[in-house]
Amino acid sequence: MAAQNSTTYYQSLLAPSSLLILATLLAFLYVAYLRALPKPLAGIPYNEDSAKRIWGDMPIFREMEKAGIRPRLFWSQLAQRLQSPVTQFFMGPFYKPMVVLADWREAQDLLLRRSKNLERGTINNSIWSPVAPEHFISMNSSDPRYKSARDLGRDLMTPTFLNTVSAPEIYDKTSKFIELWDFKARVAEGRPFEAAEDLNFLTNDIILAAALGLDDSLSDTTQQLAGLRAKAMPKPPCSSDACFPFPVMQGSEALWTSKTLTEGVGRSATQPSPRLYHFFNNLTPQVRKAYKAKDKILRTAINGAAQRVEKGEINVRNAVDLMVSREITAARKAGQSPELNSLRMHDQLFGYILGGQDTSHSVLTFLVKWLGARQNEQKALRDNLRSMHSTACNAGRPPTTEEIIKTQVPYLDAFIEEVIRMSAPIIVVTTVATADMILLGHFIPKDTVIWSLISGPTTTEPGFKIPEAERSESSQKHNEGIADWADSAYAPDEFHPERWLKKRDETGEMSFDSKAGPFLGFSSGPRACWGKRLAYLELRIVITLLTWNFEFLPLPDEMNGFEAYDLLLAKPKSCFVRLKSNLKD
Ligand code: HEM
Repeated sequence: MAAQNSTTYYQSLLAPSSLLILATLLAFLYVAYLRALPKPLAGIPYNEDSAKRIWGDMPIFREMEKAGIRPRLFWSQLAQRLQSPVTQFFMGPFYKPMVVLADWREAQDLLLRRSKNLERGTINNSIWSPVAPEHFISMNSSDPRYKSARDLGRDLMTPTFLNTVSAPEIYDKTSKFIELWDFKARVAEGRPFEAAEDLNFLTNDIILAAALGLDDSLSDTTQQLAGLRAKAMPKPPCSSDACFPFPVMQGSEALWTSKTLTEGVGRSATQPSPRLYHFFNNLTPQVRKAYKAKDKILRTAINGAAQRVEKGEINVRNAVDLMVSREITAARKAGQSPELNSLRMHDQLFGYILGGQDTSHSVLTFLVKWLGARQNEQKALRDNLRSMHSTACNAGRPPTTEEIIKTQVPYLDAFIEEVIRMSAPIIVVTTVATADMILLGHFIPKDTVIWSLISGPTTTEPGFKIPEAERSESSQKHNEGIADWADSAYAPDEFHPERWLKKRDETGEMSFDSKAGPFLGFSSGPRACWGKRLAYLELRIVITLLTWNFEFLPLPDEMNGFEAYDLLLAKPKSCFVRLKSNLKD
């Protein structure tokens, strides 16, 4: 009976109608497979093997990860392997090919002068929008909300606001940090110690103070120092090269909140679907707790500022003061009540904190490593600072905020530019072509995602020789200066702040030349870094005070590596300092 049943079953499978269904299914699957395979753009080099699989280049990213190589080096390696400034890669099934542009001059031209044919695009937006949907960072420029979202933060990056409001806060928080490292330098007695978390405390203090105002009792640096002073310090290790094991103190809720949410944005950036990643990540208890904490922190700051405005006590000391008083004034004029705790307001403030914290932390962690690794350049930096701030030097004190703002120290600017060039916190920016275009002689159809490299060929590695006629018209019109550091006196992969200096006149005096050669550290064009001025101001103040007060002594070889890892931004895998304090007892 059973045998008869199974025969009937197989017979029914072989029936003409079942065979037809099976054949249709197989044909459907085959067509779906063919459709899912990458469809390379004509004439643009790509990995041949990747074009034969539906997952395209994705397995290469995973292999790099497994081998301990930064996946974000994929794009410059692709350009080098295929020996072309324009290449394409495949993100997986049904994705259109994406184009990689690995030439500084053309990338700058595209972002700056051809931006009317570009949009930020869904890759960027889907990384940011689940965390800050009403911040302009997660919007296309053509989004009807974009202009008003951007207007909300206008004035925060004006020289007046930066110099009179942000700078004193940065100076104050950095001075507290100097006290912390002075304490550590003395206790460690010339031994190295871990610096990354301390710098997290500093950059978080600075951005919170600039954004919301930060009482000393809430400063992570102050808390850390008070905690260390109250504790018995561990016995120093015998070897003077061993790391001094300072107890690790827990950071504040605000720091934890911004770290947790930044991590989510960073991790989403490496997922095939950032939105899907955020959807599940936002459901986890940790992340839900972080959103609640963020809401509480912002509400407290906004309501505090609103009360001061209502009482007529406002004396603008940070971003929230300015934004709240402007909203209240505008609402009064319109005869409406102000919407202070709107998502728009919260996102704008939180975007300021997220945008400003991790970026500065990334640069400072690399910077302290360069100071230790390059003793001659460190000495040149200190000598330049002392000679340009001669009044402060003669008075035996550090320069004041005002002196730092007003005094041009070309070597300091050159040092900062060189650290950002070499460390490239952000390696690549993505945009979408909103019209068909030609890129270095290649046809790029509308809607193609273009990845412009900030680091790699021409900027930190030798680039490709490109016939002038292949460049865009606007690029040809702006053919000034060095377009590939390989054509300069300084190799592209070496650290030389001097590359950014030029003789001002016959006296031989030097000036900083930001156009000396390839640099896209803050991107370019209408969607370049919004916080660039604040970033430079912060870096100038922090580096001046650190270099003035400490000598960064050389580290043992095993602590000196510059290998990096990426989350939202690039950070060094290890970050130690060995300090000699110049502060008097
Ligand atoms: C040295 C530190 C910094 C570096 C190297 C840096 C770099 C960049 C880069 C390369 C972009 C373009 C990203 C893209 O298109 O995908 C960008 C955008 C942005 N940055 Fe920065 N940044 C720094 C500091 C800051 C600070 C301090 C703030 C704010 C307080 C900030 C806020 C922003 C915002 C809001 C955007 C998005 C602009 C837009 O969508 O139009 N950044 N930054």
